[in-house]
Amino acid sequence: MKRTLPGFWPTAFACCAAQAFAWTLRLPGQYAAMPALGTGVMLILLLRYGRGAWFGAALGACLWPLLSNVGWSMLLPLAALHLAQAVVVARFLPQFGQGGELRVHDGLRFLAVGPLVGAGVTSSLGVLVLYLFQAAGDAPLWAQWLLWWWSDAQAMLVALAVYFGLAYRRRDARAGVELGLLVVAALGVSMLVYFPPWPGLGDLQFLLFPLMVWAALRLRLFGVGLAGLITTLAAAVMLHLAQTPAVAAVPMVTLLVAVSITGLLLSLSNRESAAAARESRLAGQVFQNASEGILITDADARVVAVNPAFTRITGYPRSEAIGRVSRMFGSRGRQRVANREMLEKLAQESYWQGEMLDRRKNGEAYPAWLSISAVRDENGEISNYVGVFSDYTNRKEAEQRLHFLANHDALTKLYNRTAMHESLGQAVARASDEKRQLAVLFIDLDRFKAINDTLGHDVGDELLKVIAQRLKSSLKDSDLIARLGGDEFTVLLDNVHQVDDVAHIGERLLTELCRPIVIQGQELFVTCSIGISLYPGDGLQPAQLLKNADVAMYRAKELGKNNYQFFSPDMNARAFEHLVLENSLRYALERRELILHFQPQIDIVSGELEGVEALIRWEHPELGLIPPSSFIPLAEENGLIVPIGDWVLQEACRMLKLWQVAGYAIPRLAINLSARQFLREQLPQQVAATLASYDIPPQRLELEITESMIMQNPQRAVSVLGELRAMGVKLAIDDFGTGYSSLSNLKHFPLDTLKIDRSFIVGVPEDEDSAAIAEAIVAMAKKLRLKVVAEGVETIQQMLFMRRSGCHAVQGYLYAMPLDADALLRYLAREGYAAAGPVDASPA
Ligand SMILES: Nc1nc2c(ncn2[C@@H]2O[C@H](COP(=O)(O)O[C@H]3[C@@H](O)[C@H](n4cnc5c(=O)[nH]c(N)nc54)O[C@@H]3COP(=O)(O)O)[C@@H](O)[C@H]2O)c(=O)[nH]1
Repeated sequence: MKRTLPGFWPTAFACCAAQAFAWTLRLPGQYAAMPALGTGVMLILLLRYGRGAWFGAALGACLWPLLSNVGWSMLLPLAALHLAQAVVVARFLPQFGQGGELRVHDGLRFLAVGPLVGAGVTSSLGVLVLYLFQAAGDAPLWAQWLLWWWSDAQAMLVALAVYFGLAYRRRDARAGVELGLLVVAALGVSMLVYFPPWPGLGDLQFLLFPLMVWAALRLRLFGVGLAGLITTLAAAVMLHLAQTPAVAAVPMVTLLVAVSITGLLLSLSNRESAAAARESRLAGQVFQNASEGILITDADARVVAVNPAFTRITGYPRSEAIGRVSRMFGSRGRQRVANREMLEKLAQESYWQGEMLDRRKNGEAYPAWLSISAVRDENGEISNYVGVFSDYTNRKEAEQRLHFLANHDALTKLYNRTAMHESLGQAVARASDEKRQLAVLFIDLDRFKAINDTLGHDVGDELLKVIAQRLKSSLKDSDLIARLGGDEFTVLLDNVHQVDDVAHIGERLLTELCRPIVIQGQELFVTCSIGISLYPGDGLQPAQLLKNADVAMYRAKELGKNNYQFFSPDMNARAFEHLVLENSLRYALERRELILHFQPQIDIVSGELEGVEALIRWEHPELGLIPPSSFIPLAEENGLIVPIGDWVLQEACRMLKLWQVAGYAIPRLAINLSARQFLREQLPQQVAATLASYDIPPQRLELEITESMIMQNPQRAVSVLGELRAMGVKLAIDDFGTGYSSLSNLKHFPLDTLKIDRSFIVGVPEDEDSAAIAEAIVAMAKKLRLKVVAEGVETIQQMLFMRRSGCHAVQGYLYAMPLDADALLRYLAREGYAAAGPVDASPA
């Protein structure tokens, strides 16, 4: 990587200083010199700073011819040669040492590019220039040429060994000590070789080899560079001092080059074998510690090595596995075909991976995920196979588990919507081929929401589980049962012979599901509504069959719940009506199509008017008067209940004010709240503001809520009811007895009135159960100091019974049906409850 240049002048100074120093050591009558320090320094700077060092290198290249006083005509070619050599070698040097392992191969390429070709060409051209300009020294040209060549080659070797060696030098604690020793040894050897202290020691140049071998083996490339630098400088000083002629200097410099090349290649080879040993150690550790089983076979699939994981997975110890033909290649039966394909792929692509059924030593079969690589020899023939495999059992189990979760309902373990759609699609395809009938049953629990809201989701969940169990035990294993979500279940009956059979199944399910269920000590009675569609008559597509069964189920609900209905095309028309109704409801408020009717509540003892209950109606321009049961659930579904509820509150208070002004003494007006309205944050403020705007005392307004609305969020209910009660507004619990909550639950809430649901009044006094329940409710309500109102009183017997029971007030057709505003006033006048003038009730 190129670094940022420290500045032009520092590099120029380094190059020039190196050139000047080397020039002082040149041999007599020679242009070139040992050492070619400038060449080495230029090369290092160019390698490190790239083009940024060209300026300094160019100055250094000019300095040498200048100092040599060769004349201006020669200066340019010689300087150009110096610079070109450094630039070209730096450019074409293989980028070895740049982040990978140094290899002998890289060293050889470097030798070829730098010391051999680079220095060889430059010295040849340089000597040619000297010859042409008749500036060569006295020495033979070949000696000058070789001296120049080897000097530059040696400079490159030393420079590059130091430069690249620095990056890979040893960094352990002992390296510093060994480096110091190497410097001392290099100086010592240089003294002995070039400045022998005692005459007659002979030629000791051979000592350079052990020095370089030690440097290469112990201190790597950097050691080689350092030893080379010291010995080269020592040789240069000696040659200069001794004024050695070029011819005599050549062998000495050649030997130095040979020593440096030896050191370089030895250090690289040593490093390469160390790296190879490390790699093989690592490979051995991977083999031993891998969690996957590994086996190596020869070309005939005979096992030659296995790792411990192989033994762990298969149960075969190494001794029993070695020498056997691997089952991976020699399976019998069905797997043989697969194996043949595997061998073919291995022969073509040298790699295969896939699943395979293997057998452990104890005979147990297990799925294995296996990858096999074919190892080829130098001739391209397969010499070995390496198989890596893992026990796939857990993954298979996890896959199966995942598949189960994706297709089943977590609560009931029945199939889910996705699985039902898929199975229905397959069943339809089969039935179409075999010309058979299918039936889809759409089952929805009646009043499940009330159970969930009043008894909590835990009870609701338990109930769903029991229902799922009952569905399973009432149907055949081949019938597919799914829970689509909430309290919706579907059943797919494959192969239906007669429609009567489906009807019987519908009846059986109704009977089974309505048996009492005991959860957490509470006995629950649940019924369900079932819609049935048949293939092919009611639809050819799965989605259509499900939709039509759903429509039929809604019809069953409309018909009073706890029954089953077969789909018929006119049901779709009804569903369409439903849609039209929903759309026009959106504009009912704007078009002032909503009105209030009022039903009196009478004190059962005194016969006085207690109050009236406001009950909403929709005067539809085409469909006539629509009862709340037909549009309130719709409004609750789509959220329109909120603006509708706001309107009811406003309108009821407006009417109350009008009557008051007109002199009608209506003690109290009750209105029904929806769950959404009740849960709205600003309800108490909204009620207070409305009462204030019509100047109505809060005690004259009663708000009716149901048990399930309270139980949905009891904490919030306590606070909302508390706020309303603090304002003085009266609070009534409506439809009591239908919501699965007990009176003891209600004692925590600030209530004034309890309205017994009409379903308990219908049967009294004849039906003993109804009578007992009604009496018990009145008795307990009185203990809680609640006023009791009986709803839906139609007969005198019912009224008398409720009076005997202690009930306070009654509301029902016996006294009056819900009446529009004018009819109410007429009724009040007729019954003597109030007498006043006419009231203009049209909105302001
Ligand atoms: N959120 C709101 N809900 C409202 C509002 N107005 C009504 N409703 C809800 O609709 C339910 C049905 O109301 P409706 O069809 O008006 O039925 C009421 C009476 O007509 C009926 N009733 C009264 N006496 C008799 C009787 O002797 N026999 C008989 N078969 N039916 C009778 O009972 C209903 C009384 O209502 P409630 O006291 O509230 O239970 C109604 O139950 C409300 O839930 C509204 O403005 N907002």
